[in-house]
Amino acid sequence: MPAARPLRIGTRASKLARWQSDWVAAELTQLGATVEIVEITTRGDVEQLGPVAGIGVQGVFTKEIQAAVLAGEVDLAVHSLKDLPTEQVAGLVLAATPPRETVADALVARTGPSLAELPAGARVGTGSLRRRAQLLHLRPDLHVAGIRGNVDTRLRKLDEGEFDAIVLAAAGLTRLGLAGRITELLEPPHMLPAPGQGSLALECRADDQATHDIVAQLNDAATRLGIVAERAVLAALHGGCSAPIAAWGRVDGALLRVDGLVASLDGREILRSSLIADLPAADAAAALRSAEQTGQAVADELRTLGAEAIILAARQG
Ligand SMILES: NCc1[nH]cc(CCC(=O)O)c1CC(=O)O
Repeated sequence: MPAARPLRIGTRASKLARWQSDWVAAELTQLGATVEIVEITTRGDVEQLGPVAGIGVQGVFTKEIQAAVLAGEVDLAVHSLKDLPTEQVAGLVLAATPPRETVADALVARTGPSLAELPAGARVGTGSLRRRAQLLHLRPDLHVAGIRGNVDTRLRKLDEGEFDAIVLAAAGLTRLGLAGRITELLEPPHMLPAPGQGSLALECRADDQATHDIVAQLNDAATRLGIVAERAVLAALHGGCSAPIAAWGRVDGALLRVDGLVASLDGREILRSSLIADLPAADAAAALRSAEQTGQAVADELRTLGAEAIILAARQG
């Protein structure tokens, strides 16, 4: 009997992307699928010129992989959800968000174990406007400078002395077995995460029921509610990656808690909003609608506080 055609998984080739897609492949294999991994180069892998935020284009790590799914070259895209623009792409569906890794950011420092103990004027590397703004809010004396490249490259730049400290997603370091390099976890409420941080996004073609059915088994309902709320905050503020916007949604018993933040680039102005919603029991679709509405309500509150002016100013640099 001929073997069934394997389920082809499209992924970037970075170590972290491969860890994530290998994890998905192992999970799908456990569910009885035969899988094959296809590495795809994205614009974000090629253009290492400036900080990602400076590229000014959405989806630099995801577009080519989505195109390969739409073209039928692969069946499933594995992305870091944080890298996935909020605009729904016609013909694709988010089949699963597996259980989330930590949402925390991580300080990896050479010259002081914690943010509070970094020497005055220390040079801290991050390409993220969200991290920059929150770091400067806590430590206005720091020199925050852009850094690019994969996790290994960033750690090398730190070790070679280009920076006193860098800030990365704790999830990426943990997945790569590098959690030992973390000198301090930067957690909410002091450091709110990027929408989707620590979560994977598994996308397939909307008309590919077979792939959807097996991949959907990897979905974690609580993770999904959290990220739906976070992405609703981001979408409602039209923030993209050009402004410091953070959001954290999580299920707490029968409640959904959503925190949102908009900051000026220099970290001087920080707007915050937090809402708590009751999750309708035993109605998954209603719970997802509630998560989306709660995220939108957080964005509305941030707008009332003046978010639009701050986002506009950030966009103009
Ligand atoms: N391309 C940036 C990116 N996208 C996802 C992660 C980390 C993993 C995650 O947040 O899930 C990273 C690197 C970082 O922020 O340190």
